[in-house]
Amino acid sequence: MASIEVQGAYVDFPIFDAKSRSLKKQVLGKVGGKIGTDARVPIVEALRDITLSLKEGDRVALVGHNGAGKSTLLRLLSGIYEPTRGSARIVGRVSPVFDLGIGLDPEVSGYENVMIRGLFLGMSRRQMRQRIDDIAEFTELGDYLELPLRTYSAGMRVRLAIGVVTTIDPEILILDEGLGAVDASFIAKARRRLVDLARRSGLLVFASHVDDLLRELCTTGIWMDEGRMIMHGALDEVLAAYKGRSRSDDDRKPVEATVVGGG
Ligand SMILES: Nc1ncnc2c1ncn2[C@@H]1O[C@H](COP(=O)(O)OP(=O)(O)OP(=O)(O)O)[C@@H](O)[C@H]1O
Repeated sequence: MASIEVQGAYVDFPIFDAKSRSLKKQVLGKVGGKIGTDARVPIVEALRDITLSLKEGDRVALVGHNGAGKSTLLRLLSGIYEPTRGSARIVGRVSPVFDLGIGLDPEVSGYENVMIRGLFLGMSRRQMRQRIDDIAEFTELGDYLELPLRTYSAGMRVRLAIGVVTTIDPEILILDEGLGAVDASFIAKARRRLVDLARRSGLLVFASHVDDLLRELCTTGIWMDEGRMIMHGALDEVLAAYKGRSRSDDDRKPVEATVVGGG
């Protein structure tokens, strides 16, 4: 049974090549994590004190401003980032889907890329061979699948990547929005497959700025702000609270940055 347990987790990014003196004088913008500075190295506190328990069947939407910590949290939940402090325990096979285009090899064919991506997402060669006809039909790429990926347009690459992702059977599916470069009719077609994918995944965490897609795929929500979990509960309540706050945030002026440490 898939599960994720996170206890008091922090993720910090020390920025070794920044000048802490000028950072201290800066103001904090409306978006982004909190920048702390000590005597030597400024630190972006991307996640702060995250405690979270997810189990099989959970379908969780992640919402928040740009830079609120959603992608960092998804990477923590995937086991890609270790917490700087605290703990994260992940039970089950994770299929992380962050940037659809990344990890495709331009020099090998579409078919070969399908196999490689499938293996990366936790499928076996046999499973991928069984799915290849379905992927070919869905992507409508036809003979292009025999050609090297460098001959594809951006939209064709995304079609291929969505085709692969939506055929897998994930225990834990960690999904970051990014349908980007494809045309509207393909998005509508991809959406049905995404909904099916979400339904058959054991546990889903999905970060997106598109409310109706979140409503279609998820039942609960987490609202992130400045690296903290502001709210975790029923999706409708989380979205209503987030939208309410976002509106008043639009009038918010930048505030002075809090400086951690001296020097
Ligand atoms: N590798 C990194 N090095 C330094 N800082 C980082 C790194 N990755 C993320 N951050 C910082 O951590 C904070 C959270 O970033 P994250 O990408 O998790 O936000 P997000 O909520 O996914 O944003 P968006 O909606 O814009 O994708 C931001 O302040 C960002 O600048």
